[in-house]
Amino acid sequence: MNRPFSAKDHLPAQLFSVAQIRELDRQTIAAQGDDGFTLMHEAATSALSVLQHHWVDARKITVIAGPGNNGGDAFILAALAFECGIRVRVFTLGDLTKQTSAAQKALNMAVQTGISIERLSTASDLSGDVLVDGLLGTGLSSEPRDEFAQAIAAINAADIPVLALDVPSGLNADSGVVYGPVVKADVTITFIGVKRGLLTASGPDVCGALELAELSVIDSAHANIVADAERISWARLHDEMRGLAPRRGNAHKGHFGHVLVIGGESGFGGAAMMAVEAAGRIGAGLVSCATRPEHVPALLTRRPEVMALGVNSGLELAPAIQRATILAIGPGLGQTSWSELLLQQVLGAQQPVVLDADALNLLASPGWHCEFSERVAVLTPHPGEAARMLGMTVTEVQTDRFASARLLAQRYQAVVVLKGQGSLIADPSGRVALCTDGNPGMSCGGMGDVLTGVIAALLAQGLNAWDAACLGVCCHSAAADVAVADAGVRGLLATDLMPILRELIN
Ligand SMILES: NC(=O)C1=CN([C@@H]2O[C@H](COP(=O)(O)OP(=O)(O)OC[C@H]3O[C@@H](n4cnc5c(N)ncnc54)[C@H](OP(=O)(O)O)[C@@H]3O)[C@@H](O)[C@H]2O)[C@H](O)CC1
Ligand SMILES: [K+]
Repeated sequence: MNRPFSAKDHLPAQLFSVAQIRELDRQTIAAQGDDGFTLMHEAATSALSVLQHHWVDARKITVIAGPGNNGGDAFILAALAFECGIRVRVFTLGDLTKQTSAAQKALNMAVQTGISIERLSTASDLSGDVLVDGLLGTGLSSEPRDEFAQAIAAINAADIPVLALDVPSGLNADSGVVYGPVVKADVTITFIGVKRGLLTASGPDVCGALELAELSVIDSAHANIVADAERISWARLHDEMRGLAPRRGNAHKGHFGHVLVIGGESGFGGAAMMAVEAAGRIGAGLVSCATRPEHVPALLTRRPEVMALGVNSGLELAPAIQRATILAIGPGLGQTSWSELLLQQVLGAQQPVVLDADALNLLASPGWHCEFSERVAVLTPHPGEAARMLGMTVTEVQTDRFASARLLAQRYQAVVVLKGQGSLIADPSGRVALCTDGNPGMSCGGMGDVLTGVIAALLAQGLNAWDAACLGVCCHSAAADVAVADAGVRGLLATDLMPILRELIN
């Protein structure tokens, strides 16, 4: 099996907010005592080498330069490219009278080389081997204004490879949200640090291959800037061996915990089954399942290893809870009075608990609020469940996924996994990790149930809530990456992951 390699593993772990990057930039420029032109020149130099690395024989490039320092980067890149024999055309946009002094110097540098510099118009011929997007960077403040929106549409319509400088124009580099038109880049060279929005929400869809040029800025620690989030992936965690200890010969099943999965309201028995199977495949010593009696025969047929208990009321659940070391409630739980009785039993227990799906929807409903400061807990909402739990719309949750994940972890005093592209793990202290594994094939029924079982099994084997959530999310997503590597994204089924989970965790 090809070991999954997250396409982002060449990047450092630190992820910064835009404000942090701009502060680093400001402090560096102040230390350098110039207007930022030195840093801009360094950015452009590294951008040109990235261009020549990806498009070795580029002979003709078109550069789109905006009115800010992102445009400044583009002007210098144009001048440098021209000086090494590449044919260059530059199109500018926006009010150049607002340029910073560094950007003005950059424009003059391009003018002095004799490059043709024209205002971008609908008639502009955007041709060449590579198109450089220097329109908007971290200064984007809202939906691109009309002439910028038109320019972005023209860039995408030009149908030639695009190198985006710092950020694909139109993408909010802080949240990964796009408000409207956005450049779809083949390669993005980002400067100083990886902005957190490049790796979550829509960021990965529009960045293409992501490169980092750290430039000679002051060290973030020196500027007492602590990275806003950390990037994790299966490959990275695997290398750091933040995984499970190897198994000793005289082990027995009691060493590896006993997971009790609670769920499977009438008609949703499959969800509980998938969580059960995933927990077994990740190595829980024992797995039990409390579900509607009608699902027990099917469950035992599929997985005779599981201890299946048909329950009609919460009271029947009590003995099963007593025997378990880890509880996982939610897969197919439903929101009926049966569901509520079971949730009440679980909330009254002490074991570490994973709450997913309808357990979260119930928690979000009035009269249910509770918090887990005295208990090991992992909550695994998708944006819709997160929205209900926060009393927000999904759009609001997605507008700043980092804030939403932190808010949930704070409010519930638990480790929270906010699923989606670039899944986030947050803990009550505000710590956030971003997983760069995974693919769109995962948005299919059952994937969440599998993740619930994975995380529960890692808790059962002794990992703390943070490590179980991080390792579980990466293992689950990496398994999906392996599954689609051969057969493609469409038609991935949650149960396809089962054998791969076992291989990865070993
Ligand atoms: N900070 C760094 O790490 C480095 C930054 N460099 C490069 O500089 C940009 C950031 O430059 P900045 O000038 O702050 O901002 P931008 O160039 O991204 O854009 C600002 C201009 O764009 C206009 N703008 C903003 N939002 C919109 C919009 N929605 N529609 C249209 N136009 C917009 C804005 O005008 P306003 O009137 O809106 O203020 C500005 O004119 C960074 O991305 C790097 O590429 C350094 O060169 C290297 C280090
Ligand atoms: K850009």
